[in-house]
This record gives sequence, C-alpha cells and structure tokens, in this order.
Amino acid sequence: MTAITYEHIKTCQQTGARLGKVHTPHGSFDTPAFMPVGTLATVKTMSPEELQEMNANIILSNTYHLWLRPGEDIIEEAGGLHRFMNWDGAILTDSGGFQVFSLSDMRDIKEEGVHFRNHLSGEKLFLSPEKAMSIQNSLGSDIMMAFDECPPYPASHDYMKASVERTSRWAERCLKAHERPSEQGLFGIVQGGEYDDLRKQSAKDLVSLDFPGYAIGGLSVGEPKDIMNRMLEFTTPILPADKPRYLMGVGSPDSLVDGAIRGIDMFDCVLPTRIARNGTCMTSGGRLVVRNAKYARDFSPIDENCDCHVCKNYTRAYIRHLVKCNETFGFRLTTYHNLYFLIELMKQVRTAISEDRLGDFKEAFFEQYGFNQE
Ligand SMILES: Nc1nc(=O)c2cc3nc(NCCN4CCCCC4)[nH]c3cc2[nH]1
Ligand SMILES: [Zn+2]
Repeated sequence: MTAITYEHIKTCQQTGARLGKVHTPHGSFDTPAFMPVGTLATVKTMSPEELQEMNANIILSNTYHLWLRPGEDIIEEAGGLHRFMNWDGAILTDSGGFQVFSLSDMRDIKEEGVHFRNHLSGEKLFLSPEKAMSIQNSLGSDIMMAFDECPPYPASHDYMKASVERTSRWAERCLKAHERPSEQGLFGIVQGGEYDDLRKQSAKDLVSLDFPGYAIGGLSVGEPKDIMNRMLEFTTPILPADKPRYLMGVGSPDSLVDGAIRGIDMFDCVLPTRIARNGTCMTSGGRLVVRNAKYARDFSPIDENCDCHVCKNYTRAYIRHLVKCNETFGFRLTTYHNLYFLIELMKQVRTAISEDRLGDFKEAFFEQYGFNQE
C-alpha cells in the first residue's frame, strides 16, 4: 500500500487538462490544486483554521529551513510537523536542494551531496539525498521530494546533462533511503532545463524508478513563459497518467491555467502570500495595489467578484489604512484574500475541465485579468 494514490476523473475534451483527486494519509484533495507555502511551519499570517476555512487541503513546508530552524529533532519530538503546527491536512515538503542553491553561497556539489554554508550562521553544512530523506522522515510529511539539483537558468547543455544524470542517481538513493513508503509518498523531480532531450532523459530515468508521483522542477527560475510551457508540453506526456504531476514554484494566475491545460495537477508558489505582505492583491480584474492613494476613500471590497470573508466584510479604504500603518491585520486580510483567490481559481478550472471548456475559460479569464494573449 503506497501512501499517495492518484484518482483520474476525466480529461478535458477541449485541452489536455485533467480532473482528479490525490489521496494522502491526511486526506484527499481535488486537482488541479494550488498549495499554499508554509516554509517555516506556518503559511505566513494565516492560522490552520483559516486555511481549512478556505479549503486549502494541502500546504508546503521546507526541509532546508526546518532543518536549520528549529531542527527536525524538535519537530520529531513534537510528534511530527502536523502536530507541531496543529495542521491535520496534507503536507508536502520540498527536499532542500532548491533552497541550498537559492539561499546559500560557498556551494560545492559533489556526487555524495552538497557542501555549503548555513545562510543564517555561516557554518559549514552538508546535505545529501540520504540526509534530505532522513529530515523529511522526521518531519512526517505526507509527500516528500527527492533531493535534486535545480541548475540556474540558463545552463549549458553539457552542464545540464551531467546534472540530470546526477539527479537521477540521487533519486535512486532517495528511494533506497525511503523508510516508510506506506506512510509517506516520495516524488521524483524531472530536470533538464530547456533541453528537450534532457527533459526526456530525466523523465524516463525517473519513470523507470516508479515513483508514486512526479514533480517538474528546474522551471520558474527566470526562463521565458513560452519555454516553460514548451517543456511542460514535452514532459507531461512522458509521465504516467495514473500518477500526480506537480509543477514546482508556479505561480501566477496565468501560469496556473496554462499549466493545468498542459496536464499539471499540483502547483505551489510564494507569490500570493509574498505580494500580500507588500499590499498587492490578486483580483479578477488584475493586480490591485491597495496602498495606492486612489483607494483612500474607496469603500468597495478588494474584488467585488470574490466571496471570501475579507471581501464580504472589509473595504479597500480600511485595508489600505492598515497596510499604510504597517498593521499586521492588514497583511492578514490581503493574504487570506490572495490565497482564497488562487484556490477559487483552481475550483473554476476544475469546473471548466468537468464541462470540457477550459480553453474557453482561459480566453475569458485572460481577457478579464488583463494577461496579454500570445
Ligand atoms: N527541489 C526543487 N527542485 C526544483 O527544481 C525546484 C524548482 C523551483 N522553481 C521555483 N520557482 C520559484 C519562483 N518563485 C516565484 C515567486 C517569487 C519567488 C520565486 N521554486 C522551485 C522549487 C524547486 N524545488
Ligand atoms: Zn476576497
């Protein structure tokens, strides 16, 4: 019995999008789904009750960050990450590879793993496939990610080929180090940059290792959106149809729709929570910077098409005031609305798939939100 199973419900007749459910030891969630990011064991400014209220059924946390603070030993002693943060929905943990490359300097990548400096203290650290698996085992996440290298964009074909082959060897070591496959799922992460042949090689290597799910990594790292979309078109057909597909680090509303159209089931991004903390909101009419003076006497909701409790009970003028005064409650309101907006967007995407009209939905949504059509 594996911890994670994917239930395919239907494929949109108008696009390659698919409606499904992912079943985990901490509940199931409908896909395509957006997963709020809770890097340090909290989705910043949100309570677990509020996340449940908005139907966030799965959230992310992070091996690298929790290893450094508070330490996986403390979380294990608390009974695991679910108990530690009082969250009984599903949790997916990223494996730390990406964070090492994006946060720390003095990185030295070897076959056995990565030597680097703690970005907070400067102390020398070492992270390997086995160590990343051990930390995630201590955290008790429902979905673990294999330890991989996410190379910078752009990277040469030679560099990327060597990196893909090492990431595939690391993936095999993660599977060997997987202690509780009936309680925790483990996703392999497809790499290969912008190179069709390397994406194919990486996907085939990982599919031959038979993971319960697959992530598409190495994207949303500065490449143009048409390269990301082309890599998805190339990669998802190689992945098994009966397993979940997770596009890491994505993203903006248009990228979520475009990713769903290309067969992606799961998404995560810090965007909604990060921009909320500088007073920017996602609305059906595009982005709204609520601290802008023009909202000082605007007593309408952030988004009149949104039925979240923030849009039902608070005005742009009030939220602008709080944000201008740097009041925490203001950022709680913008965060709640932004997460609700993306979770609601995914619900609309799922409805469009069930009615075989996701292509039409994309047209209308892009027009209303103001995304430039290709
Ligand atoms: N283990 C692992 N492997 C990846 O290839 C990976 C690729 C990723 N690509 C992103 N992009 C995040 C982009 N994000 C957009 C909003 C502002 C902050 C950065 N996150 C990622 C996380 C990742 N994690
Ligand atoms: Zn709202």
